Amino acid sequence: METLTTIGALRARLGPDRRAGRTIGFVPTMGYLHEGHLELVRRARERADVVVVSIFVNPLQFGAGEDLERYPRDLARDSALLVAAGVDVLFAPGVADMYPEPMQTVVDVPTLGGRLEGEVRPGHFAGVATVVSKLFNIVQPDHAFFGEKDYQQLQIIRRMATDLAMPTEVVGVPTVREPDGLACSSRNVYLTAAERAAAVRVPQALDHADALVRGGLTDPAALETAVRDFIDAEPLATAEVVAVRDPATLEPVTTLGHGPVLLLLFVRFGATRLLDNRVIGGA
Ligand SMILES: Nc1ncnc2c1ncn2[C@@H]1O[C@H](COP(=O)(O)OP(=O)(O)OP(=O)(O)O)[C@@H](O)[C@H]1O
Ligand SMILES: CC(C)(CO)[C@@H](O)C(=O)[O-]
Ligand code: BAL
Repeated sequence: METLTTIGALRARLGPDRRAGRTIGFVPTMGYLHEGHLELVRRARERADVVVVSIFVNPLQFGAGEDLERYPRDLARDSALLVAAGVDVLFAPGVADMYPEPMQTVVDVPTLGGRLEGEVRPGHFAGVATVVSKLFNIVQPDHAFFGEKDYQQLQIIRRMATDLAMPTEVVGVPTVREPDGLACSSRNVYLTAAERAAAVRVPQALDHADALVRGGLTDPAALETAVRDFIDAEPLATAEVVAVRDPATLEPVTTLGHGPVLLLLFVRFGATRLLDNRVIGGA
């Protein structure tokens, strides 16, 4: 695996592959890798001749007072995992490599990006869309892989790629979970032992919702209330967002039982926000 830190070096490395007709698979990350990231890499390895992973903790997507400074980082460990996973190129730029000048250009998907996590983290998704479009321009991938755990992010990137006619296929990958069901996430490391034990409440809330819908519940508001109560019954958990939405548009739905709906959760344990979701009520 080659590790490159500048845009020029990466372009020089990938140019011959592209000219030779080799396909490029791309996995953008913020590092501190876990099994979820490695599953994205496996999907990329299956689909593409050359696999590129980026590790970049993008300041544009962090708001004031968020965890930009303390976001977990371990490039040596990440590199070893990526070598073992058969990655060809690691792109690990510094902030000055990615943003030599303050960015004047912003890519925003304001309707999809303004709701749900966008309400809790104003400007977050413009920061994500801007860095992902810049990374796409740098890597020029044929396929790019994103986790369904960050469901809203995946929908926003799909929409951005469609709206801007980007020649990259955006591929969603199902959420990888710990043995007790908690979604793998770099931020799980922030949890105390007690919070980590309590965090199983999040996937259990998805199961609970699934059971309620299978049992005939038809009112989305009643489902949101039931799930919120289920989460808040765990003393260490605070349900921040419990939303039943259309899986494609993220618009509220008026009834359950007529096709799939998305249940999206943000649950706080102390200062740590965990995300999870499930599409329920499908065939
Ligand atoms: N459990 C998971 N299963 C599948 N994909 C995942 C999982 N967790 C993260 N990803 C995906 O990995 C990519 C990089 O995500 P990122 O580096 O932010 O990791 P993260 O664990 O989501 O971090 P954070 O804890 O900050 O949310 C994103 O496409 C994200 O959706
Ligand atoms: C897509 C991404 C790498 C952009 O910084 C980030 O939002 C993430 O890790 O999900
Ligand atoms: N959604 C993953 C990246 C972030 O939380 O900033």
